[in-house]
Amino acid sequence: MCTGIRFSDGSGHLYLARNLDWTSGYGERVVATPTGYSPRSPFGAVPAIRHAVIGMGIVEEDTPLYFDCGNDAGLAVAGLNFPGYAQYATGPVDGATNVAAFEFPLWVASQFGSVDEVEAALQTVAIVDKPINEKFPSSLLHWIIGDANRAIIVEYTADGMHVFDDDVDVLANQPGFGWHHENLRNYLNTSPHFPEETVIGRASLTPFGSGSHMRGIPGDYYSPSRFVRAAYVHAHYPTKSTEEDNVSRAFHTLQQVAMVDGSAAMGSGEFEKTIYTGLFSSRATTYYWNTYDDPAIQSVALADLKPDGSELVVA
Ligand SMILES: C[C@H](CCC(=O)NCCS(=O)(=O)O)[C@H]1CC[C@H]2[C@@H]3[C@H](O)C[C@@H]4C[C@H](O)CC[C@]4(C)[C@H]3C[C@H](O)[C@]12C
Repeated sequence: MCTGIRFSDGSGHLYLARNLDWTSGYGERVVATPTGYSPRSPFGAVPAIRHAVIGMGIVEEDTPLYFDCGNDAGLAVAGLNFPGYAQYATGPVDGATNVAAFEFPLWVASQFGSVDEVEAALQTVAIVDKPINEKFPSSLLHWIIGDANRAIIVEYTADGMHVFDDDVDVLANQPGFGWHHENLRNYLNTSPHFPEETVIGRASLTPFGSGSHMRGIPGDYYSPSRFVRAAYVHAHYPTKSTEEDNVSRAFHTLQQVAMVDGSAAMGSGEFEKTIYTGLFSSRATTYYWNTYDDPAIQSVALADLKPDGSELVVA
């Protein structure tokens, strides 16, 4: 499972963070795509790099395959599993901007500077099942895309492109965003408030402590539960002004939906865990991350990875 969140510091900066939950990693590293790099885009959707990009991914065929990434204009994107729902075009569609599924995050972050720009461009996009090679078939994903002002969700299914305004700034896995959003109506009773003394019969009762009105927020790792829990924690987190406080916010919020080894098996019988938590900050144009085995937060700034060079840089 995976969970993603977007927020701002209230001064025009974006923070977009995600947990990558899986049984094991893919050898992912922080990868920078500089403006002088020549992309190999199967249908020409990424003709050149307009915005330098930094994020987590692997490099295959000299091509960055990003799991999540952000750019020098303050726009970021993350892909989360969406099997059973995602269905890409089987080949290029006439008249459309054909984006191969593997290059979707690169297309977003290298071509656009805001969510409004991406949303407008998506109207003519077909996402195509065109793998980079036989070793890596197309992943079935949906995506959260954010800037300092808002987030959208992109889902490409049997009936084509769906773009949702994500007014809760959260994404999890299956089912679709519309279902998750509607499901939040089941939790309108929850709040951070401390209840008044309550009389039941002749008893005047007070809570054991804080958290009384949070009861009902699901604690398990199931995708609908993580969506609700992330939305609750995220919505009530106070706006923070400094970079340090916002980095702390991202990692603390995603810790609430992080998966611990041994508790939730996949169909294969292997257990899922949070392989890494990654955060893009537009304030510092920096990528922060930690891993299951090393919870210390590491970081690397795009400025330190030759953003105007011509070669991909693996940090
Ligand atoms: C497994 C990852 C998603 C994690 C997640 O959402 N898990 C949910 C589990 S569950 O279903 O809900 O049980 C996804 C996110 C990004 C994906 C990677 C990126 O799309 C980049 C390339 C794309 C290639 O086509 C396949 C390899 C790959 C390297 C992908 C491997 C894998 O599918 C990743 C790493």
